[in-house]
Amino acid sequence: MTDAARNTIYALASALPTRSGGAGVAVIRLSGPRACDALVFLTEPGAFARGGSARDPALPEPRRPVLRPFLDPANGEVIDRGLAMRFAAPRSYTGEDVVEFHLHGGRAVIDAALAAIARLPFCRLAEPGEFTRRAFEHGKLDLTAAEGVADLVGAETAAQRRQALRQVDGALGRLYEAWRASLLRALAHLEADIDFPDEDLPQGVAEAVRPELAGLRSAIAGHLADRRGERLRDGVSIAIVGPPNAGKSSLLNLIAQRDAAIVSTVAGTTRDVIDVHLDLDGYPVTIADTAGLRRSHDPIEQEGVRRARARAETADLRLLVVPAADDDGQALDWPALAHDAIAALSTWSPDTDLVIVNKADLLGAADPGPEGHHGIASMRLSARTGAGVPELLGRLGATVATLLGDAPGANDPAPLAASDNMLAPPPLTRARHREALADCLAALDRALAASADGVAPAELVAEDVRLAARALGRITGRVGVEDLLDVIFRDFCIGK
Ligand SMILES: Nc1nc2c(c(=O)[nH]1)N(C=O)[C@@H](CNc1ccc(C(=O)N[C@@H](CCC(=O)O)C(=O)O)cc1)CN2
Ligand SMILES: Nc1nc2c(ncn2[C@@H]2O[C@H](COP(=O)(O)OP(=O)(O)OP(=O)(O)O)[C@@H](O)[C@H]2O)c(=O)[nH]1
Ligand SMILES: [Mg+2]
Repeated sequence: MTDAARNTIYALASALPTRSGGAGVAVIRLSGPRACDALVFLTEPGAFARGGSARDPALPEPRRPVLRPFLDPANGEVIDRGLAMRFAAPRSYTGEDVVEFHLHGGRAVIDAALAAIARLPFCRLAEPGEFTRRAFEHGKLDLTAAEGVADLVGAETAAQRRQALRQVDGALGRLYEAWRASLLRALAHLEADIDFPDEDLPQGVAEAVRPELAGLRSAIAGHLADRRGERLRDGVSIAIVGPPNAGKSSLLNLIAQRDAAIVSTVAGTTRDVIDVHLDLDGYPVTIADTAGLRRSHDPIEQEGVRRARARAETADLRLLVVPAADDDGQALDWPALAHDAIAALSTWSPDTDLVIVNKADLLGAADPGPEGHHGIASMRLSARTGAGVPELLGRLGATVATLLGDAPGANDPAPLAASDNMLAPPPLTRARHREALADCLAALDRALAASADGVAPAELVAEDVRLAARALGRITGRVGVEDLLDVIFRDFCIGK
């Protein structure tokens, strides 16, 4: 679409006010060829009624906020008095003329201001992600950076924020573009061979580009094998499992610091998987409480146990809760309980998973012996008194950091200037990229296989190299992505 034919779009850029009240200030943003006309009509008494086009002298200088009345163009009523600011194309977020109004953040102000803008016939409400989509279309950012913007808005922990900002800054896009450039170089060699087969090019061009293709293949395979970026974006999943009545729900509630799950003396209380989202030392974590594992004739409990097992299997880390003592304070053989439970689970990773010996308070003076039994890592605690829980959280934080590839403490208040993670190449962060990279890898494998025998025509190899490059180009948006854009931007929030 030509720029002049575009609508001028608008939306509330700040959060919607909630029932409990708004924020102090709300930001309404407009972008498009007539954003400056809107600024005049909404701030100059009588300008809209005069019907004339906006006069330039009324415009503030770009990037200098000015205090103005915000008017209803229909009747001239002053809705609020706030700051107006404009960015002149192409030096703006979207690359178009952008106008912002910083108004008071109440529900009535926002409603009236949005209704006033809607009265301007050349303005329409923006779709989710449309500002950022326009920024992409004007070359302000590549698709991975645009997706990074959505991740940055959604980031709930420090580590997620760092990963998203790095992507907004273009680190991931540059990595994929560098890989694509290397494929395009190989392609140029192959095409030279196709176009001028009789000239003095070295024998076996397909052979000659193999090292470059092979190097790229291994870099992409390594990148695909690394799940840390996606894990950080989605949150690390921890499953609490164990026999009924062990205190799993009590432990979850203690960690969540609220009554997320029902606790009772009845064995078999929990049936559904109950997820609690936490910020653990700056890392996003989802902890799931699950039904106690046992045989049952109750079909509902059976389903609960099935769900518990399924979650234990897919979780990044398992906490197996077993009781240290029965209700009378009699010490139980917890290593035997733990071994039985681990044997019954299909997944147990000794490096990350942990046995929690709960109800330590019931043991009184009786000591259950040293921690660490038969090679299973264990910690003793009491979900009733809270004893041992800070130690558990400390240990979990360190394990989660390791799972995400950080050195312990990387999220401490004064982190190292650049953690190891910041120096390493940026990780894969989303399924869309993973799928395209898998396509790229498959095409590279075909190209390598075809060039291996030394007799494959360059055309054949070139076609797969071209497909591999195209797959990478679709990640950054450099080639053929028109069909992707609706899908990518619809997950954004409105106003972004
Ligand atoms: N008030 C307000 N705050 C905001 C935004 C906004 O749109 N409005 N942003 C929106 O997401 C983020 C900031 N992102 C922005 C990115 C680029 C430009 C911009 O004007 N870019 C020009 C000029 C660059 C320069 O002066 O160096 C350009 O790229 O040409 C503005 C905001 C967060 N804070
Ligand atoms: N003394 C003592 N009692 C505890 C402790 N933790 C939990 N309990 C009690 O043990 C009982 C079972 O606790 P829950 O947290 O419901 O146990 P659960 O593992 O979730 O049980 P199911 O959901 O049935 O599998 C409740 O009466 C709790 O109050 C503890 O550390 N010490
Ligand atoms: Mg429970």
